[in-house]
Amino acid sequence: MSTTTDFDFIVIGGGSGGIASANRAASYGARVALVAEGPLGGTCVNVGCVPKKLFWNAAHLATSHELAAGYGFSATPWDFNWGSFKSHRDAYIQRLNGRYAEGLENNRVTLFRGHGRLRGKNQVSVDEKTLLSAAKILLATGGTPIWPEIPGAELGMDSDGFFALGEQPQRVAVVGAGYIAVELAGVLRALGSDVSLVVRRNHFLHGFEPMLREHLMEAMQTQGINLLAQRQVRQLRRDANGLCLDFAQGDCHGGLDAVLWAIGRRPQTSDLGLVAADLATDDDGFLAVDKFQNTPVDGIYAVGDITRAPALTPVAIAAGRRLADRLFGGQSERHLDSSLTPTVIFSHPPIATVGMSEIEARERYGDEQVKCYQSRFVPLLRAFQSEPERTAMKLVTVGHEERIVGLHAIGDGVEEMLQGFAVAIRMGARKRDFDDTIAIHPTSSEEFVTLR
Ligand SMILES: Cc1cc2nc3c(=O)[nH]c(=O)nc-3n(C[C@H](O)[C@H](O)[C@H](O)COP(=O)(O)OP(=O)(O)OC[C@H]3O[C@@H](n4cnc5c(N)ncnc54)[C@H](O)[C@@H]3O)c2cc1C
Repeated sequence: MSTTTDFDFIVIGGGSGGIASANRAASYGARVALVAEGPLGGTCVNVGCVPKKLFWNAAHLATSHELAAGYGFSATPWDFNWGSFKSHRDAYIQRLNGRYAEGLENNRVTLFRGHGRLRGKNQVSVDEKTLLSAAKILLATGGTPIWPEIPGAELGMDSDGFFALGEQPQRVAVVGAGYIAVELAGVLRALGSDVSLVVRRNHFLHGFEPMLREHLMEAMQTQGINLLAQRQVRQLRRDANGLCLDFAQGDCHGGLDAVLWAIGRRPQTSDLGLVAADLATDDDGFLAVDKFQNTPVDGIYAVGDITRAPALTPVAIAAGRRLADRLFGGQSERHLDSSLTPTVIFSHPPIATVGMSEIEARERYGDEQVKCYQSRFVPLLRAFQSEPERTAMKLVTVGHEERIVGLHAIGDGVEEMLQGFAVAIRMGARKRDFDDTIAIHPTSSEEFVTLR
């Protein structure tokens, strides 16, 4: 190994949290090293939010075309060219990779390409060739898709494999019940694939406000997504008709071109040299941190998907920046409060949600304290459809002041509505503050300030 190079701060992982923290620390004058394997930007930029949202945009355009017919446009279907879309998408992502590299260079962060591993509490090796040392080390190595441990699993693909596909699969089964499963199932269906969604229980999106998932389930079934509920996959095999899923329940689902495993993600902590620094993960591979991102070992910190914080890019970024503010910016109490984290699921239709579900609020505050307001309506955009997809909204309030503790919506445009409402709720908005706000008409978001 080469001689040790000394820094103030070493960050392992060039994804959302790691890059944000490295840049912020360097902006305070710290000497920062970033150790990164894989393309810069990590999951979000390369195999997560960005390619997913570009796919969602493509799917949105495809479905808008159906709507346009009602407005008098010609109903000739557009042809979607998967290959051309992919090459535009890949080129865009490459530009983003370049911008991240430029950003690091401009901030004077020293980039080491390779696998980082702890070599004690203050040292990190890069590909076992270079040794770096620093009093402060941040672990931000993110997560990776989980594969089922069943015969034939390798015949399927994970979300990384989905983004690498050169051609559109025509008959696809998506296995999983989380947001990635419903998002990718929705995208594929909107782009014309024949899609089944295989879930172990009766429904998907566990933990979300039930109104949202019930509405989405109805919409997906109307769109022609085949929901195979209460199915546990026992094996995947190939026969003369293509891929075939065998279920523990005894039946099977065959004739498939592709099977997408979207059954969760696990933190990438197994090859980080944690033992060398006296660190250990919990049984699921996560690192424990306190509200300041401190691990139990002094001088070693963790942010993002390797912690149990919500696995979202803005959460990883905010945690990474706040940590740097605290360690190098003189802001000793700076930390992330990830309660009231707003979230959008880019399903078809999209879901926007912040705060507690009605069930959570009733459990926390008791039935007498909780009052909910709901609405379900046809948005004006869909006025000319014979069977229009509806929009649904719900406010969860508590106490005599009716403080808003949850806001949930599903329907056209909600993905862009949520951010401002999340600010208001964070500031302690009450129902009457919403009522006192003049509506913007005609929009769907006005419904939130006119609910009775
Ligand atoms: C399909 C999909 C869609 C998503 N959509 C959204 C969305 O719409 N909105 C949203 O907010 N979030 C979304 N996410 C989640 C989001 O991508 C993650 O929460 C976020 O990227 C986590 O950031 P991170 O910094 O913890 O890790 P990552 O971004 O995963 O970065 C970790 C980096 O560390 C590198 N690395 C790992 N081990 C080492 C090592 N030992 N040495 C050097 N480098 C290493 C990895 O290669 C990777 O580049 C999505 C994720 C997926 C998979």
